[in-house]
Amino acid sequence: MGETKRIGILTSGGDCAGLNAVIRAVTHRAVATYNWEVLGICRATQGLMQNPPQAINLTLDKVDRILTMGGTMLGTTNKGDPFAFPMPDGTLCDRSADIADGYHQLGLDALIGIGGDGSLAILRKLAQQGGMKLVGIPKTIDNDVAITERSIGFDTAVNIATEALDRLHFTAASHDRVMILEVMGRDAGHIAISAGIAGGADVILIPEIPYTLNNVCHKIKQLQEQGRNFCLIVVSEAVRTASGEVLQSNVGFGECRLGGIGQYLAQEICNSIGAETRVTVLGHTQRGATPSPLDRLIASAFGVAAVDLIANEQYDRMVTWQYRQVVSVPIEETIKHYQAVNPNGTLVRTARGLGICLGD
Ligand SMILES: Nc1ncnc2c1ncn2[C@@H]1O[C@H](COP(=O)(O)OP(=O)(O)OP(=O)(O)O)[C@@H](O)[C@H]1O
Ligand SMILES: O=P(O)(O)OC[C@H]1O[C@](O)(CO)[C@@H](O)[C@@H]1O
Ligand SMILES: [Mg+2]
Repeated sequence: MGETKRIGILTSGGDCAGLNAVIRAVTHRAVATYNWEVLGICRATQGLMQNPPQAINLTLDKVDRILTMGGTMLGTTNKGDPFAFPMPDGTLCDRSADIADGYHQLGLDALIGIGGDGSLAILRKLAQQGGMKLVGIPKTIDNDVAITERSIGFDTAVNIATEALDRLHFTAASHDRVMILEVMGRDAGHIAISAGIAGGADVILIPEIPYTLNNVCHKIKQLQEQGRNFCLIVVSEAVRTASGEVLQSNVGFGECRLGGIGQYLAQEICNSIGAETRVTVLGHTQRGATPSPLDRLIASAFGVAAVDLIANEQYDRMVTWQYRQVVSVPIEETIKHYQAVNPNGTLVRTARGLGICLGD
């Protein structure tokens, strides 16, 4: 066994199911196998920014009952780029040096950063600049982190969206309605295409495939002609309006909240063919849940592998799921690309093969 280490762990970006499972796995591997100390950093990089830095000592008993818990026991944030951090007086300030100070003040030998595309990009920049030894673990319901086939939280989100479709199916059929389900996913349509296929949707609209309202209305009418009295539509939050607009509310500091495309489509469909239409916006129910068995598994495998990378002094790498195993890749490689849905990939071809309308 190598020398004793003190490692930090933080969760960053939007929360998702499985974060506590990965905190548990990291703590278990580090404490029980290597006899290291684990500090859980509070509220992502914001905990390192404080003086003194905000962290809690993670012991086996502290993580014993958290495997099935949603959210993150450490807290997280998806706001406030540390290189342009919003200050109370309305100005933006570079707080990156404070974060490196926090890391060194805590006496950390390495840091495990659990985050999505945004967090991993920022953590890497911080690590390079501040002399921090970083290992990344991908998590995000959006599944938009490149190179890894799986990210913690995605499977649970797909389960929730699929269950919503299963429920909407019956009420739609009872009322002869068009039901629109608006799901999250940022600029990628992974949740929509996966849940749409699994939940038997008739129309799936994703940002990667431009659609026309005409095609959507044609599909609804075609179903009616075939004797189907209802239609299930899944739309991803970043899908554009007919005039090319992404619907969002601007809440300041460059932060934009996506939402509204479901309502927009409902109005347009009603105006165009008079179909009675209702909208369900799933929102944060996709994030706040008991993790699925698959997410618990991925989280556990990633947690153990991340600690082993540190034991082998392999830094600046992210654990990934590839071809049924966990391997690691340079973080630099994963943040170079955005992992959108492949418009010619298996899921899109599957949807087309099932007669699902993708709007094009
Ligand atoms: N390109 C970037 N460079 C540096 N920082 C970024 C960048 N993009 C986003 N950030 C910062 O990273 C943090 C999280 O970003 P984002 O909302 O994309 O979450 P994420 O880590 O991708 O997780 P998720 O998408 O699942 O919420 C925010 O604090 C944001 O300011
Ligand atoms: O929690 P917030 O700030 O509303 O963020 C919502 C966004 O975060 C995600 O849930 C994860 O990135 C996106 O799918 C969604 O657009
Ligand atoms: Mg992201």
